[in-house]
Amino acid sequence: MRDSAFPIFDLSRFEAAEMAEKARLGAAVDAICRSTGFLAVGGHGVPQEVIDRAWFAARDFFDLPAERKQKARAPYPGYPYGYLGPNSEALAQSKGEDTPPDLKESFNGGPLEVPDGLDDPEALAFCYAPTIWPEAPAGFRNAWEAYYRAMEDLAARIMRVFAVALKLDEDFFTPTIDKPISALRALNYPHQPVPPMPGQLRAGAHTDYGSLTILLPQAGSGGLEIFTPEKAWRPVPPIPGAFVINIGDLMALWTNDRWVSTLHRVVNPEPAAGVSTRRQSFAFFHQPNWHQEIACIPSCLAPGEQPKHAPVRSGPYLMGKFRSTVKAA
Ligand SMILES: O=C(O)CCC(=O)C(=O)O
Ligand SMILES: [Fe+2]
Repeated sequence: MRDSAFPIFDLSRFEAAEMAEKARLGAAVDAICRSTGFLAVGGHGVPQEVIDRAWFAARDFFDLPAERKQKARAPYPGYPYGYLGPNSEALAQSKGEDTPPDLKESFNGGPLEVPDGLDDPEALAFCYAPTIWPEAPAGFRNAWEAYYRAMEDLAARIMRVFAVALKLDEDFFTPTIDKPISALRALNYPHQPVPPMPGQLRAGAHTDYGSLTILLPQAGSGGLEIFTPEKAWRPVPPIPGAFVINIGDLMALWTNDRWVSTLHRVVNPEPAAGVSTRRQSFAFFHQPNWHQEIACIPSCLAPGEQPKHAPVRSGPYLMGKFRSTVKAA
């Protein structure tokens, strides 16, 4: 872990370490998760070729004319997958803030397989709903699925770090994430030639809903900010060769708020004459099994402390949060 303004965690070093070294590295992650829950992960082993193929496929998709993108649109407001065009979501609504829609468009995809025997109608209609694939560019689905699989694998490895950070068995979370309902989102924040509406951002202030998010912000881009324990907005820089990861609401629930699901947002760019202010990113939202109950982990309770939150179920919690952000068509 480098001692800099933004912490970088070397996953390959953790994975190669002996128990004592793992515990030491885990303690550093625990400290970060108690303060902001945002860190960069290097040494992740995801091939650059997998990242580049997905990145440029997403870019080529967003470059299509609007009517071609709309062919892959979600069939009704509140449907989680496919193309969500401009004006379809306001993330701050998940925190009860009524704001104008976020200045973005996205393409979203869910789990690549439905687990055998899963017959919960809500799960089938929501997180296992089919992804609506775009007709172009060629190779989009293939590149998307390769990136999705790489993110699912990386998230499971980071959950092992989290278990060690919480002084639990390294496999503690494994049975809770063996049928994950994670979603991958490619985001495009278009060039903004006109000023936004009052209160309108690229992504309104929100926390993420799941266990952890793996972000890939466009190299060299700004805009992502977190609300620090000092109650100030602080930029999160893209870091070459690393992913930005952050914990979501379910880690806060699991740890009785010992870990924080930090408020973050994407702010508007400074107007720049003649220069495109477009920004692209990937967000992989790792989410435990649909039926998994998320209740305070007993060892996260100090003596005499009571759980602060009622248990929730992973899938219904996610569905409720997602639906609260939908802007009527
Ligand atoms: O685009 C980004 O950098 C972050 C987006 C984000 O926080 C989200 O979609 O949940
Ligand atoms: Fe987020």
